[in-house]
Amino acid sequence: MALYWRHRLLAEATRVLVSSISSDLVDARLDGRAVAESVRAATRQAVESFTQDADPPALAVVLVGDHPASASYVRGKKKAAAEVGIESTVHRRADGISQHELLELIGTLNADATVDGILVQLPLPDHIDQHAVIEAIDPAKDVDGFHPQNLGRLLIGMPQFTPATPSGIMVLLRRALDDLSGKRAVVVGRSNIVGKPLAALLMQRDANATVTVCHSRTRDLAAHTRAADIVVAAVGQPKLITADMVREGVTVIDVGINRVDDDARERGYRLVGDVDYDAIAPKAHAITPVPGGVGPMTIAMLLRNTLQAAQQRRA
Ligand SMILES: NC(=O)C1=CN([C@@H]2O[C@H](COP(=O)(O)OP(=O)(O)OC[C@H]3O[C@@H](n4cnc5c(N)ncnc54)[C@H](OP(=O)(O)O)[C@@H]3O)[C@@H](O)[C@H]2O)C=CC1
Ligand SMILES: Nc1nc(=O)c2c([nH]1)NC[C@@H]1CN(c3ccc(C(=O)N[C@@H](CCC(=O)O)C(=O)O)cc3)C=[N+]21
Repeated sequence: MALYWRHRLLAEATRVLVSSISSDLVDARLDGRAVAESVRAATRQAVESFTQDADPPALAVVLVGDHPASASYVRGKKKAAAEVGIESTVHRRADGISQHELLELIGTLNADATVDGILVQLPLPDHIDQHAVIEAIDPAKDVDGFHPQNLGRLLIGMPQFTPATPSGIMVLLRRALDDLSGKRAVVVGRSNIVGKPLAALLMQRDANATVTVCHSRTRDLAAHTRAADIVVAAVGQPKLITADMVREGVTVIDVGINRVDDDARERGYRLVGDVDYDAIAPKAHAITPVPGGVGPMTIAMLLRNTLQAAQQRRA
């Protein structure tokens, strides 16, 4: 009898816990738009109280050339910033800007006391050394968290600015799973802006996942993903992850943003991720869609970093 009641109590506690998160986890769909909205709402409130006795946080975005996707991301960031009360200024420069001129612009923004955060939209044109540009940003204004000092701090567990996409992914994972400890996580992709910092966050002591990082030289990718409780795909290849590559109950985070031609759409393309969503959703515990998954979280976390920069610089 006691065992029965213990069981009922546990079931009820689980139900309450799950219902508290079910608004953004309907069936298996992990709704990044909804979670991002709640992160932005909290940021909006914190910005409001910050601006009681200070100027609004100010973000400088540097956009070089006319990469169409970059221009559209920058518009998205600007709009989202305005909605939470963060000021943003876009510094557009022609594709032909020299590395010297770009470094000079960064120097000016570093020295400008009214600028709290600096973001240089990637990718940069081939004639520019991306590492040199990122290293030129004042680490205290590096809201992307891409500066070697900030990535190094993250790796040793003393984060200053955490890159937006990986920290947004951690928020989504914590919504989907109440404990990451001991989970087998496979990260596909090893970029400096997503795969590597995400692997660092997952293996940190406050998460305790067991992490495998896969890339283009990985042999038998499917053998790794099939053994995983968590699969994160950050590659840039539609349907790289198919249903036969994951186990029942898996949690899948799709970072990929790929444009595929679609004449039925006004703009001539649609966005897809790296994951075969429709085939995997029925066997997944949780899975993020594209669009509406990681992308909105990236923007929300960037805004949070910008507020943090303003708070720390002006303290
Ligand atoms: N939603 C969001 O907020 C964001 C989305 N993105 C998107 O995420 C994707 C990845 O971008 P990013 O992190 O910059 O990565 P990169 O484009 O820099 O690198 C891609 C990675 O995928 C690996 N890879 C390529 N082919 C395979 C394969 N067949 N099997 C396994 N691994 C493979 C590469 O391996 P190798 O290192 O060996 O070349 C590399 O590590 C893109 O679609 C991008 O648009 C990126 C940032 C933010
Ligand atoms: N310095 C720098 N910092 C970045 O954070 C950075 C960058 N460079 N270069 C490119 C990548 C990519 N990235 C995205 C951000 C938002 C969406 C996003 O909001 N996506 C929407 C769809 C938007 C649409 O419809 O076009 C979604 O997935 O729902 C996607 C991708 C940030 N990046």
